[in-house]
Amino acid sequence: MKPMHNVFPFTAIVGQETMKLGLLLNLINPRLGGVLIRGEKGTAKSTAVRALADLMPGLNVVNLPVSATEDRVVGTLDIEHAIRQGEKRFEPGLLAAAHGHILYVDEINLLDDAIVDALLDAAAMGVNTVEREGVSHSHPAQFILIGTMNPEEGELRPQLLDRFALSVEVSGEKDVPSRMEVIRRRLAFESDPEPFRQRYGQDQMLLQERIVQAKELLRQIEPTEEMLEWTANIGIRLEVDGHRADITLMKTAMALAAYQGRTRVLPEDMTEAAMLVLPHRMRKRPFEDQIGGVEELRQQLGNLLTEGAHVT
Ligand SMILES: Nc1ncnc2c1ncn2[C@@H]1O[C@H](COP(=O)(O)OP(=O)(O)OP(=O)(O)O)[C@@H](O)[C@H]1O
Repeated sequence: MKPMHNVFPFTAIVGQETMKLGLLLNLINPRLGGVLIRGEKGTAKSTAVRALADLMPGLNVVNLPVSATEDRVVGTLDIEHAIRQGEKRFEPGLLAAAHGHILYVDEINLLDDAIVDALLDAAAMGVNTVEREGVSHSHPAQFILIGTMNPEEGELRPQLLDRFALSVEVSGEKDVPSRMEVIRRRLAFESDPEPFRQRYGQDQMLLQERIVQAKELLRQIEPTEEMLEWTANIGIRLEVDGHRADITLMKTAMALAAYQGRTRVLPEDMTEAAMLVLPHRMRKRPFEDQIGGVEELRQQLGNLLTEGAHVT
């Protein structure tokens, strides 16, 4: 089990607002479909993941190392035992351990494709099925999938990118005061974790309450015809492939509304959601463009929504 006193508080992380939002939305709706965090080394990615689990009692992080074999991930069926004894014997893997928790895959872009496929399937279905020579075993595997990667070390296949609900870009702080604050907080935490954690105790409690309340509000949100039309039009106008993006966009906007304490989804929720859902799915990905790509997307979405987003 995690040593609580060792965890850097979520609310003490300096900046990185988009990453934090992407993580929190998955806490509000654990069936959202996970988040892919892309960016350079040392930008609080793993710190944020551990801190996320620390926010909610009983939530743990299960690490999936790049070196893990497929058997270790999905579990193993003992076929010889099944033949000899006529009964199934299943050795659970990491997907079973992650049920009800967070599955954290650092450097997901370096993971074997077959394993990535298996874990994205399980994440989507909420069930892990292992088949060997006509014998199969299934068990629940509902987890929040969080993948991190440094794009300089290789990309994920587009088919796999599309299976992550959200994607966020992280980079180091560029201004001196923020960088100073990162150092200050880290040193204070390392020199004496407990008082540091206490200093953020109130903020942590407020955030935890906000998440609990958002979960409750989310249950009350129904997608209206207008919201469905916005979403469908965004999908068409921005030329995303298939329907997965539309569905995720709707779910994300609903989680965002709940996080803002509302049961009504507003156009700004759609824009905000689109910034997390679409960049990694568009045929021409904004983050591959020069400066302005993501901002252009934001502007395009703003125009779409104010126009009423009608496609002629
Ligand atoms: N925005 C931030 N706020 C607070 N601490 C930060 C921030 N960014 C980095 N740090 C600190 O920098 C160190 C590195 O962060 P971390 O280990 O989370 O990086 P990472 O993004 O997971 O990198 P890697 O890909 O190398 O594992 C940690 O000590 C962390 O506390």
